[in-house]
Amino acid sequence: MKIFKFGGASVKDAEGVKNVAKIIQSEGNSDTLVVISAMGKITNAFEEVVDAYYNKSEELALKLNFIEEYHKNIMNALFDKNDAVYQEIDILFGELGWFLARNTSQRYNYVYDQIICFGELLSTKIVSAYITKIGIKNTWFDVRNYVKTDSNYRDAKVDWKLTEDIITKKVDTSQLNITQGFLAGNDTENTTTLGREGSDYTAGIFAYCLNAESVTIWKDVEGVLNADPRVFSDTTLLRQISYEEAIEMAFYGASVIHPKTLQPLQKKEIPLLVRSFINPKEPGTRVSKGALLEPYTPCFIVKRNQILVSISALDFSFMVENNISFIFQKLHEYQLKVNLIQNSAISFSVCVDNKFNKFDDFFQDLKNEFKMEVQKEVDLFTVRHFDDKAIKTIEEKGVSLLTQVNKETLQMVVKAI
Ligand SMILES: Nc1ncnc2c1ncn2[C@@H]1O[C@H](COP(=O)(O)OP(=O)(O)O)[C@@H](O)[C@H]1O
Ligand SMILES: N[C@@H](CC(=O)OP(=O)(O)O)C(=O)O
Repeated sequence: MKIFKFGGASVKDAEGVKNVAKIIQSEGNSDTLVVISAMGKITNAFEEVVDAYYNKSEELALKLNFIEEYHKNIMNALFDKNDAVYQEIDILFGELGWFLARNTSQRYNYVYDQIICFGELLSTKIVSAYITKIGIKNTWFDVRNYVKTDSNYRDAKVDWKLTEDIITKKVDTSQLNITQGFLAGNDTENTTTLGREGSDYTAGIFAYCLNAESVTIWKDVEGVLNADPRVFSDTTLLRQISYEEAIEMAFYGASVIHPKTLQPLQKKEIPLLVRSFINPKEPGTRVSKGALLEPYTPCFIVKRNQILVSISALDFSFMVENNISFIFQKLHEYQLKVNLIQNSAISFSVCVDNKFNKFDDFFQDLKNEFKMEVQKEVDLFTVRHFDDKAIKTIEEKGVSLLTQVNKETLQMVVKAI
């Protein structure tokens, strides 16, 4: 069986849904499990709903209305007015309204997951109904009853044993199955999520549990490029990448594949194909056992909006194990993701991602014990397989604040000018 994953970009409008249906029709109308994300940027729109709800903002109704209109516009272009799908979508909006009215929990991450899940539920219902409408039999299922996790809302950890048991028992691998990416369920039947952009990981989970022959991630680009085309004008398509190389790239932040996706596939040597939904005839990129990188070329990865903080002791003492471990404990406590570390005798520098907006609290907590120099809004560039020309390309992006080099990888923190 094959696993397909279609992200938000592929189903951002009615034409997108039709195109996805066409690909499924020609490439995978049986023996296939299709994982789909929320339409377009709807997860971002739901994040605004979560914030408005949590902060009791008057804009909540407006934000909900935008989401409803967005989906209804797509549906109006795909279905007749009396299609049963309208009722199914109304039921979902009803469930969301019910949650918003009845919820009493103040736990942000819990509330977030119970709301954010509607993006994927809506998109899969619409795609499944459209595929049915054009005559392709398919089974829609609620992934929250299949992928089981702990209760670490927004970044839940998969219970592999239970998930594998359920998936192997319940999925009919001879059929076309449609389900949601990114969502999961815990043992109290609440929704959990696997972390932003986690639908690729969902595809990896199903592939692992079902011993799939391959996973295909359908993208709006030709495949995995050696750099983000939104940042670099001159990019090269990578035809083949080894699992190890792809894991390294994803780890450093190449947003094209979710970092957790690759390890389960590597374990079972299931190839991952990254192909274009715009040019589905093209082979794209193959991630598998084999050549490290083909063609062999420098690969650029950029992480925007980072914070570089250089920390030293107020009494000029050396930065050694005891204070470094203390700082790490604090970084962990404030959920600051460390993307680069560099230390000297008297200072310790880290480049962090302030994903959960807790940097200022971290700063307040440490400022009485350490001297801290902070540079906000910096970019972290990573170049795998760098050469002189690649270094020059990065240097042209701004002022270099810190550089770190090891055998295959160069990292540079840059302040744009
Ligand atoms: N190394 C890379 N190779 C290909 N695309 C990349 C790379 N880095 C960043 N991207 C960007 O990722 C985008 C696709 O991601 P995204 O819009 O999140 O897709 P989806 O909704 O399908 O998950 C591409 O349009 C491209 O601009
Ligand atoms: N919709 C979720 C999950 C996801 O993976 O989306 P996409 O495949 O569009 O990146 C998100 O935006 O985080």
